[in-house]
Amino acid sequence: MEIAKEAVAGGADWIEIGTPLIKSEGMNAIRTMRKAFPDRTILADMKTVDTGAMEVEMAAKAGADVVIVLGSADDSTVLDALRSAHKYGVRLMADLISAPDPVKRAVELEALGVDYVNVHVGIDQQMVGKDPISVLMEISEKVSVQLAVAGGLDVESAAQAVKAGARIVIVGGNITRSDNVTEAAMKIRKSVDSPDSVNIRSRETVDQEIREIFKEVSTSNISDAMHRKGAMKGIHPLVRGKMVGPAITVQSFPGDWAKTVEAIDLAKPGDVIVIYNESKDVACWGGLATLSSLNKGIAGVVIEGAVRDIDEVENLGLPIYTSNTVPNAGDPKGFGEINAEITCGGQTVKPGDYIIGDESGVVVVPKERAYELARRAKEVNKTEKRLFDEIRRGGTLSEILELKKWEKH
Ligand SMILES: O=C([C@H](O)CO)[C@H](O)[C@H](O)COP(=O)(O)O
Repeated sequence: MEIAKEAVAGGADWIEIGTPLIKSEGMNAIRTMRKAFPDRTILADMKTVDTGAMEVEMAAKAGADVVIVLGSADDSTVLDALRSAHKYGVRLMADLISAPDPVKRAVELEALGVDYVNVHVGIDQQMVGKDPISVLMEISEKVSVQLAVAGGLDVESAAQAVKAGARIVIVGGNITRSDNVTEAAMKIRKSVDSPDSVNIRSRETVDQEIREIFKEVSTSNISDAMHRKGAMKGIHPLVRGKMVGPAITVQSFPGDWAKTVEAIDLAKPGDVIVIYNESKDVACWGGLATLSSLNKGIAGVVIEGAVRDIDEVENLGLPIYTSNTVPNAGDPKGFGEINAEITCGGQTVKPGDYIIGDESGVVVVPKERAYELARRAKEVNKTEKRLFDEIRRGGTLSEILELKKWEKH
């Protein structure tokens, strides 16, 4: 309710009651919003896939103005939903989320008579890099039904969507999870009203985007995004500083520091050297290796094993995370492997996996899922910022999360 009020203050014309809210609170979510916002258009995202007439009737009677049916539902469901919509004086929007051929289906849905077609890329799809704009462009050339668009839209993509022919721009997370909802809504409003004034930046490479996001979020956000996995055990910051980069791995043996130091020469700028060395009592890393790493532009070092020359490495400032410190070193004998799969801090680390370190510790993100987990961590980060803001205004975490209500039964 608070978020809706703030979004309306920022210029939102419609309020979408999202599917998760409907699943949580049922038709009461619609009734409550209707009562609080009598002059706004209420969109009920029912995502109906069967019993079209019944679900439209429920939403209409609760106070919705527009009801969403799944575009990929059977024609019989769409048609009966339409009959019900006409009977109860509401409009029907068909949502193309996950439609196998969205362009073809949009044409069919227009012929069936829906009031709007929503070109929608779902939240999980966004996390793996999909966005709705290119499909929207294709569809807007083929149909004249009013088009809505949804799927991770921000100031830039909202402007692109309007230019591509969208009449309704549905924005979720970039408003609702902002720490200043009113301001976020105002910015979207401005971009929708004057899309030509928005500067569209060229996209970074995927690798740049991953690094940027991991720099913004915390290891705690990432671990949450990984369903509480990925954190190294027993590895703590020795020289503090945010560390982000792909791993170059080293498997080494007690008292042997040859491979740990040779890895510096193989590493590329921005890499993180991750070392497993069995010994807590003989150091495999020290001041000279740290200075060499700085010369190579290495982003940081993680060591299950021991580090020495602590005064020196602290002054050098390269982020180092380790399990132990000890004064004595061994000899460079040359046993071990560089860039093999290793275990460090109880986590499997493969070359190229993303390694992120901060004050809470170190997490390992498998390279195959780096983009997705970066995006999911950013969503976690947005939610936390919003919660932070709500707690700052008064109240406690358990009140705001309604912990008692959501405890497992
Ligand atoms: O419909 C939505 C989603 O499927 C969950 O129900 C969202 O409201 C819609 O995607 C807009 O949200 P963002 O993608 O976060 O902008």
